[in-house]
Amino acid sequence: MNASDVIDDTSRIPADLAPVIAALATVGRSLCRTIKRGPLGGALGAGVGENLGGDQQKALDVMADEAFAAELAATPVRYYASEEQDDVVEMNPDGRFALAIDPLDGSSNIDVNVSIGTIFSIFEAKPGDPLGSVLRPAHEQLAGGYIIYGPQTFLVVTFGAGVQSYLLDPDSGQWRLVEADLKVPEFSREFAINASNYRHWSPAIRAYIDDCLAGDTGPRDENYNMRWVASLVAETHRIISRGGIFLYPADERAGYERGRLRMVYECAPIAFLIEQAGGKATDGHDRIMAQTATELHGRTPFVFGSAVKVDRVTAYQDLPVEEVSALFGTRGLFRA
Ligand SMILES: O=P(O)(O)OC[C@H]1O[C@](O)(COP(=O)(O)O)[C@@H](O)[C@@H]1O
Ligand SMILES: [Mg+2]
Ligand SMILES: [Mg+2]
Repeated sequence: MNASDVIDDTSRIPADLAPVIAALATVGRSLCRTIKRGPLGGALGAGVGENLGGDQQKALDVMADEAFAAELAATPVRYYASEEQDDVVEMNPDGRFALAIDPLDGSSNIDVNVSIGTIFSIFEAKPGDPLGSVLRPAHEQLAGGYIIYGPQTFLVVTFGAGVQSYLLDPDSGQWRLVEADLKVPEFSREFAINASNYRHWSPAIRAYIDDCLAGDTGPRDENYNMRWVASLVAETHRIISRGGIFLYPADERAGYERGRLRMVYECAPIAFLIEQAGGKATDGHDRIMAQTATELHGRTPFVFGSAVKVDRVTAYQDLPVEEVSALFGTRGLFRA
């Protein structure tokens, strides 16, 4: 399969990566069909087991993983690292690349007809070192991207020179370039966080959200809107389209000491995209792109979106604890 068989304009795709992107685009197109058929194609959201990360696997998680693995085996991908596999799998021994993937992101939304996605990250393979090929600084990624299966199906990708988006044309089955240089809008009054975890957050995260919730009666002096889709791809697509901020911080629940999201196949590729689109992505304080995963399924707190907003979260983390623990009315900094 050539990239030009599935994508109308391949001019921004590096030639050596084109077969890998073509494979992702081909499987994405067929998953789009499967998802659209929903229960007509079987119980896609049925529980079928548990992955090493401790998450329940749904039928579609496993189906997507198998479909990507099968198609990528015929490309120059040497190492395949998936959320759904315990270890990195060796594919093509002559391949140049290592690919990390969350085959199906937002699985809790499969049965409720809400947007879900696929997230991927590509590195140069280190021959003979499957794990070392993906446990490396996030800034060494060659490509990072996602496919969103929503009312429209998009492939959004960066190769380190801006962000391109391709829309799957339902009539022709071709992916068509619609944006050659996507940018995160700077201004927005939206934040995304799972507010049910409020009582488990650190004082700094609570203070940041308290100040958003206080709206024009608080130090920010303007009203905010909140969104939480529980699909990282959907939150990313909204933020790339109209700005805002996403937070999945560490919290005090057992197992959430480093938040929920996985560094290798969720946060690193989204951070790469967001930075290439002019936004910022941190662990709440430090740039994700400067960090190195230490475990295949390891987690990291994750904050990304419009640059000024992400910087503001970092500033809250730097405040003395007495300052963030005080009610906003008695807090000195950030008062309007
Ligand atoms: O249910 P929570 O705690 O709000 O978590 C939602 C997050 O979990 C995820 O669904 C995790 O992804 P998976 O579905 O790939 O496990 C993210 O897409 C989303 O941001
Ligand atoms: Mg995920
Ligand atoms: Mg997943």
